[in-house]
Amino acid sequence: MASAARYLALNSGVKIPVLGFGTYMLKGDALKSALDYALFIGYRHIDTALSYENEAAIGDVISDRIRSGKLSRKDLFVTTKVPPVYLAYHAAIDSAKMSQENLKLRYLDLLLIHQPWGLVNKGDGTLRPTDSKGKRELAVYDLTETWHAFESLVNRGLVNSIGLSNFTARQIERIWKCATVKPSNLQLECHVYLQQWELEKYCSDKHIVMSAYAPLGAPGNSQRSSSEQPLKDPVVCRIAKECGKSPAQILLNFLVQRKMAVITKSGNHDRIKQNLDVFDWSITTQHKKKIQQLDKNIRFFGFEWAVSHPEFYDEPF
Ligand SMILES: NC(=O)C1=CN([C@@H]2O[C@H](COP(=O)(O)OP(=O)(O)OC[C@H]3O[C@@H](n4cnc5c(N)ncnc54)[C@H](OP(=O)(O)O)[C@@H]3O)[C@@H](O)[C@H]2O)C=CC1
Ligand SMILES: O=C1CO[C@H](CO)[C@@H](O)[C@@H]1O
Repeated sequence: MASAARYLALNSGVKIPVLGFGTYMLKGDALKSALDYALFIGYRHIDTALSYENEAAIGDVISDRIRSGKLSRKDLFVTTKVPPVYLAYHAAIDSAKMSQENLKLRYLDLLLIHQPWGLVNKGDGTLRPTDSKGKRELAVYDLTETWHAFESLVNRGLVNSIGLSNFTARQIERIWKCATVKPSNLQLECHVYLQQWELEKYCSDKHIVMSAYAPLGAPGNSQRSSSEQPLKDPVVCRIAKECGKSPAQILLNFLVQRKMAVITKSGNHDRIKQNLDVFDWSITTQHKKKIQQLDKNIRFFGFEWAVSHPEFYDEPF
């Protein structure tokens, strides 16, 4: 198998760097140090969300690098997401503008609807509204209206590409039918235990690029819905030994060979560097077949608070 592409073309005409630097759970100085190092060694795609509450720190790192001439804005690709409390038309526009301000960017490269399951907008900036019993307050929004808000941001030049996250094929189809600007990206959980072949087929037919989140199985997240560990899987570890690579590199290589973007997070400089070395070599066809047999429909992000929402995984894929 040939080495893998470092960029993929979006249907918006823009190129997305395949390897994205994930920032969920990274904040403050730890975030700044990790991100600055990642940009230094060549990462060009940053993934964040309004709800990660770290956009301002990311904006500081980006503007320092641009101001000092170490980075050019046009070489950078920044993705952020509109949270479920802001899915009404005007709220979605305001959310994108807030992100833009936090990130100190004149335009966003990619804006995603973070999740299709809405939450009540209390009007006071609360991102995770709860009722008196501590239960998350769900709300249903017309997602085609959210999409039209996203289209207006593209038409005004504030956002280059727009897409979806955690949507099923049926939900994407609903957006696709109403869209004048088509979704160019689907960000979804994807790794060896949740390989997402059906959605991949659907997206590739529509020229929607997929971005895999939790590609290593999100081992650092204490709220994972399963204790399984792709990084410790015996098959993955054996292949790693045979290739002279780490288990993490095998997990990432398997995904980049499938021509999807991959978003992985590390706060550790050695692991940040290690995760970048996944392009110029390849697992073999035999390895790929072995890894395909590991698929077992395990989600690490269960979104338990949303299970009773009518939009919650309205079909198996
Ligand atoms: N759209 C959505 O709903 C979601 C989007 N995301 C995005 O995707 C990104 C990636 O997902 P994430 O949950 O972070 O999961 P990952 O699968 O990337 O796992 C990250 C964890 O793996 C560890 N790690 C990183 N590199 C290595 C390595 N080489 N060897 C061993 N361990 C390693 C990290 O620890 P350490 O930091 O110590 O290196 C960290 O704890 C997020 O940061 C976020 O940007 C995530 C979840 C949902
Ligand atoms: O991006 C994300 C990271 O994890 C969060 C907590 O489950 C999610 O809300 C979100 O989708």
